[in-house]
Amino acid sequence: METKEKFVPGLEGVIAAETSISFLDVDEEKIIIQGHDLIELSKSKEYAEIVHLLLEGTLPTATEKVSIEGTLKQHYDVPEVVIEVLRLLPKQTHPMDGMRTGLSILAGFDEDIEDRTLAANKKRAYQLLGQLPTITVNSHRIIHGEEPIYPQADLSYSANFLYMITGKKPSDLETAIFDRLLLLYSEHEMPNSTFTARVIASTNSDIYGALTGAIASLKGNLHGGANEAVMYMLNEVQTVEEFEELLLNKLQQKEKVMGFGHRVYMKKIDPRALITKEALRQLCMRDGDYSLLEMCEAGERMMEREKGLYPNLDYYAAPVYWKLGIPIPLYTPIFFSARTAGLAAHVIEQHSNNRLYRPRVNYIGARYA
Ligand SMILES: CC(=O)SCCNC(=O)CCNC(=O)[C@H](O)C(C)(C)COP(=O)(O)OP(=O)(O)OC[C@H]1O[C@@H](n2cnc3c(N)ncnc32)[C@H](O)[C@@H]1OP(=O)(O)O
Ligand SMILES: O=C([O-])CC(=O)C(=O)O
Repeated sequence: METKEKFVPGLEGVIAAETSISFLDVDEEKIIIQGHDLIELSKSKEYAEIVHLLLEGTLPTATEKVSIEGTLKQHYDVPEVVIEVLRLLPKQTHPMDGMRTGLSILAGFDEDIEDRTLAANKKRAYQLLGQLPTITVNSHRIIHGEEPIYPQADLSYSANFLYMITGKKPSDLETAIFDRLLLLYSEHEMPNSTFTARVIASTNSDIYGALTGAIASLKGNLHGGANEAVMYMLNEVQTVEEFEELLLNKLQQKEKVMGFGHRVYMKKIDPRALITKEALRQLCMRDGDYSLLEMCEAGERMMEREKGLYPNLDYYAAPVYWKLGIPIPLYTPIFFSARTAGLAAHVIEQHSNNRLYRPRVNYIGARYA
């Protein structure tokens, strides 16, 4: 007879790692990244500065800030075979799957793939962060029969990313808002995708494999895929009343409403959602059309009243992306591209102080012998 240990479904509250990368301080409503609060940083810093913070452990000086943008741009090119393989994928392929395939191909181009040193891993992290916008955007374009688009190095990292998505040079407001979203998505402690990446890295497997696994994890609608689902839901209706009715119906059918709830924040608002709500307000003001904001706020009030649930980051991020003219199937790939900064930091930390992940089970099946 096996002795049964306590099993926590979904590993809720279980400590899976010791890390100095990040921590959700729910009581203080802070997201601590290498000692700094991400919400505070979002008010004055840019995504590239958070990349430096995550990979180097410090906020960059003015010179380092210029240098990190340069480093990311140096790595914009992707091997042509990635583009060729994307051309071969069926039209219904989701860009997350295109990205997973594209990123996976890069492993074969790494001549020192077995080198797990800090320097080699960091170099790969910068390289991947440089290459991902090209892979992300072209996963969508090429699969849909459009010609690939290539980066414009005279634009900032975020402005170029948005330019490649829309084909238009973005305004300063659009670039600033897109950059803020990348920053907010950059790192978030131990979500399913980060856990996946660390589990893979713990076998001494490489960063390409760890990130490829993380893409698969992030695609699901209980995690990163929720931002696309939120926008499809908003597009089903046109008025506040219709949206309220849609949500009520979902709740009556015991369906999950995408963009609400969070394993760690539980019955509190995700502090990042307050920043994205403000970004939505700015874009509504620009357009002189507040209908999306009004619908989302009505949904927020209803979910609080009916279920005591609050928005997570994906809820307001979706209409912000919509207002920026971003195609819905790119919402989750953009999340992944931004999160690559945090994921790479976790893979590096795992490789630097590794012990293989290998938990046990409580066996509840039959036993005939
Ligand atoms: C950036 C991100 O990745 S954030 C997460 C994005 N995902 C989503 O927005 C998907 C919608 N949300 C959810 O499915 C959940 O809130 C999760 C997956 C995020 C967290 O899940 P868990 O911590 O496992 O909570 P769980 O699913 O057990 O829910 C607890 C209770 O709240 C309810 N609940 C939680 N979220 C929702 C929701 N979005 N809509 C309706 N009910 C919900 C559950 O039905 C359950 O109710 P019950 O106790 O009456 O059965
Ligand atoms: O922390 C989580 O479980 C999911 C999430 O919000 C994120 O990855 O940004």
